Amino acid sequence: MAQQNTDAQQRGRQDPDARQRGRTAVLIGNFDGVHRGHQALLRAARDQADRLIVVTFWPHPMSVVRPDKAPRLLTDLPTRERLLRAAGADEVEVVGFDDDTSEWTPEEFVDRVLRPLHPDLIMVGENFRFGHRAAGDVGRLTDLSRGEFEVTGLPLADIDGEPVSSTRVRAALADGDVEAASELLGRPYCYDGIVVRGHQRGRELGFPTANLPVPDWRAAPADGVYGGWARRLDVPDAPRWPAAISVGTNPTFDDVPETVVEAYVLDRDDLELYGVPLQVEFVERLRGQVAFTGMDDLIEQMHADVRRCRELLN
Ligand SMILES: Cc1cc2nc3c(=O)[nH]c(=O)nc-3n(C[C@H](O)[C@H](O)[C@H](O)COP(=O)(O)O)c2cc1C
Ligand SMILES: Nc1ncnc2c1ncn2[C@@H]1O[C@H](COP(=O)(O)OP(=O)(O)O)[C@@H](O)[C@H]1O
Repeated sequence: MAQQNTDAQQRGRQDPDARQRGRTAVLIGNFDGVHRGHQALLRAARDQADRLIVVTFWPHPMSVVRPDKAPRLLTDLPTRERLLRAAGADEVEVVGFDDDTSEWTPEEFVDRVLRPLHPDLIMVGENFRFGHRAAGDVGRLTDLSRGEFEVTGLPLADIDGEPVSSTRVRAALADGDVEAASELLGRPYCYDGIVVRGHQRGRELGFPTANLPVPDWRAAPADGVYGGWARRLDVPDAPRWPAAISVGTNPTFDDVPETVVEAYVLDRDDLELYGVPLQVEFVERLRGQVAFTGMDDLIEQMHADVRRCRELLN
């Protein structure tokens, strides 16, 4: 205790605003998806500090170090920042990850990123690794603290006996199991983007769809048809519209090379959504994609999908 006071006093001298700010906790990690494990970490840190700073990396370190092994991400950076703040972060520090950053030793990382934040406490998931070739872990971080800040490695929260992880959310999505993904995230699984033009076929079929691209760094649910909701992100308190959502390459046609997420808003044909930021929320998977031989079969199936969506969402 006496040791801690001495350290705190010393830090107070180096950082004159320290007393005013109270106790500062710093959390470090990728926080992809800000799932229930991350949320538990933020809660634990909030319980022990007056101020919580979250340090996160963008782009994902793996996309720089091992691009062939880089995971598809659950959200973009603005969404990650918004979710971190909603989960209790006062500030989000984004470390721009590049070839240069990837060469930093654990010591350089602590000196360049962590010490300038004047932490009293640093919390990480117990499996956290950092610095060049992932040489740093909780033990190394404790050594590097030189007694200036506490270091805690916390176990990640479990659901059904398995730790919650971004990898597990991605696996649930790859199975089309949007309900499991939502359970792990602690909120409905959503996909968002700016509505782009497609092949202008939707209106012809009687089901205009707002198309969201799926860039190669983004995770999306498995190809298939889902029931859910759509909501404009550019309008405050925008209503949630019931929607039938298709994910895939429209296998009935051979002119869609890349996966799209498309939402048909039920019972509306008056929407103008090109260029609009839109969020789709997935509730339940209805079926897989089918390569129909004729348009009529596709249209008949889409009517059936819409009927099921209505039952699901009512
Ligand atoms: C509820 C629903 C179900 C769909 N099911 C299929 C399907 O089984 N097979 C398929 O090729 N396309 C399917 N689609 C995608 C349509 O082919 C696509 O929306 C249509 O071709 C319009 O494309 P466009 O936005 O490029 O104009 C479905 C779309 C919706 C909204
Ligand atoms: N009910 C609706 N659901 C989704 N988009 C709609 C709806 N009504 C009108 N739209 C508008 O029509 C566009 C979709 O029409 P569609 O013929 O499928 O064209 P595209 O091939 O460009 O997606 C959407 O991007 C949106 O602007």
